[in-house]
Amino acid sequence: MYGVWTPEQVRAAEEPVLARTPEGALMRRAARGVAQVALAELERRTGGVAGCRVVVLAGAGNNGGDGLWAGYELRRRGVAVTAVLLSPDRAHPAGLAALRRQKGRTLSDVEHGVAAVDGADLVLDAIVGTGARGGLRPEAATLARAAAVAGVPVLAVDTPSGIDPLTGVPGDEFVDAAATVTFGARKPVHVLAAPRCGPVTLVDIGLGPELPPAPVQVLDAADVGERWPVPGPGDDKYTQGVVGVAAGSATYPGAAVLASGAAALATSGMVRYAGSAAHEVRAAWPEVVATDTVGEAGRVQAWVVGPGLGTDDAGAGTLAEVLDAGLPVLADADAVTLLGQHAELREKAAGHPVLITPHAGEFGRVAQLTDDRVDSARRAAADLGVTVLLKGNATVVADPDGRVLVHPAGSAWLATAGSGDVLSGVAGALLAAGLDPWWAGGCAAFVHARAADVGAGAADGPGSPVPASHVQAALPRAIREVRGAIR
Ligand SMILES: NC(=O)C1=CN([C@@H]2O[C@H](COP(=O)(O)OP(=O)(O)OC[C@H]3O[C@@H](n4cnc5c(N)ncnc54)[C@H](O)[C@@H]3O)[C@@H](O)[C@H]2O)[C@@H](O)CC1
Ligand SMILES: Nc1ncnc2c1ncn2[C@@H]1O[C@H](COP(=O)(O)OP(=O)(O)O)[C@@H](O)[C@H]1O
Ligand SMILES: [K+]
Repeated sequence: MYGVWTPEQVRAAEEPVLARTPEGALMRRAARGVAQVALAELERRTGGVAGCRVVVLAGAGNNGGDGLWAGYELRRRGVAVTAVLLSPDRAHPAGLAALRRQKGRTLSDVEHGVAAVDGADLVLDAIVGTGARGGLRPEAATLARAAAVAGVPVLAVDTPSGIDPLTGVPGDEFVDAAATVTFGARKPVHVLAAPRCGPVTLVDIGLGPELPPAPVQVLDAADVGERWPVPGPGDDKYTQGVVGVAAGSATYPGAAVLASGAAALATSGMVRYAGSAAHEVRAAWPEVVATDTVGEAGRVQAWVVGPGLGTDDAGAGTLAEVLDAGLPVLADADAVTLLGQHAELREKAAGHPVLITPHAGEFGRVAQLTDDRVDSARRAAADLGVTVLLKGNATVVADPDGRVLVHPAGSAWLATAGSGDVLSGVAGALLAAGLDPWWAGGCAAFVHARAADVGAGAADGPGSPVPASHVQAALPRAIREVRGAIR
């Protein structure tokens, strides 16, 4: 597990460190880290560093200063460095002087800048960092576009410019980085817009003791593997937690099959299905005990409710019945819509171990969704009194007690119909096994995204489309992987 801190928190942590270290020392440390990654990148891409050409796009603030100092370090290693100064009068004076001392070239017009970018082996994006406001301004945008068109990889200094460091939302024009080097602490952009950052290297600049508890956590495979429920010698099918699935309908039997099957694959023990797709569920998953109604289902330790359920009175009745059982509940899809429509259902859910799993559209029915997805999920969890898992390329899980985690998917192959039903089955099974809703949501999101990558064959190349039933089928391998990561 690692933490993510807001730009504001990082700035506050920097202050005392800056006060007790010699002027410029922190920036020099940051710049050396950038240079190291740049050298490794050049080595990997071209087989050497001497004679390689690096262009630094340098903005007016300290981010530009980092870039200029990194240019200085690269010059010392024999790299040809050109800095394009986006605000020549406000370029970081010490960084600029250092680069010039090492005979680094500087340019301040965009036209020559574009030509330099065209011929570069690597571009350093030191346009703007945590002081960013909005998308790239026109000159910076022209240079970033030139790098993209020429296929020159960009190494982002701290954050890819043009993407909001707090929310990860890109402006109209932004840098799409091949890799990123950040300082002191990872920032939200690195997990909320992970595909635009590439692999992120964290350079220690001594902020550790000054940082508050991390407002956002990111789970690793071992965190998930350690918590994945496995039967012990004394267990039987009941003791591990039976999950009930109230999903699907005559119109949408597939949702019931996907959710029930995912639950059966996620944990050992037992799955009960209750609803009008009992026949289809039994046919696909003979191990699932299927009945027509929740009342007939028998005892369970958690319910999954919602996928394909319908939002009519019958659906609302099923949701009410499930919430009244007082057990942990995973509410997805139509159950989320129903919660948005009925205050009395929201009251039943509040304060109980309920995990809701809306996509952006469903989220808007129960709470306000802004560009700040972490803040939106956190507020929704606090207001509704339930744990909220907001779906997307980066999944956000927020608990009413304030805990938030983000899981950045390794790919976007999950953007396929029915994959949410698979997630609900997995998360529901984890609830039945006794994980609290926040851990159930985080572990389910992790394994779900991994199953998509496994199903897509992403480890062996760029991958191929993977329908939800294949994501479901890849769950066992994803679970084995996280269990194999236990330290
Ligand atoms: N405080 C410190 O000593 C340290 C700061 N560090 C670096 O300093 C950065 C923060 O520096 P600053 O607070 O000076 O802020 P930045 O350098 O991130 O940005 C401020 C400058 O960028 C311009 N700008 C803002 N939005 C822009 C946009 N959309 N397009 C183009 N230009 C834009 C502003 O006019 C301003 O001049 C960090 O990201 C990190 O790279 C590191 O060197 C570590 C130590
Ligand atoms: N671009 C994307 N990248 C990664 N994961 C995604 C992306 N789009 C959607 N997902 C994931 O796919 C699943 C889709 O769920 P949902 O929207 O409920 O689909 P459905 O209702 O068809 O099952 C969620 O787990 C979500 O986080
Ligand atoms: K940057």
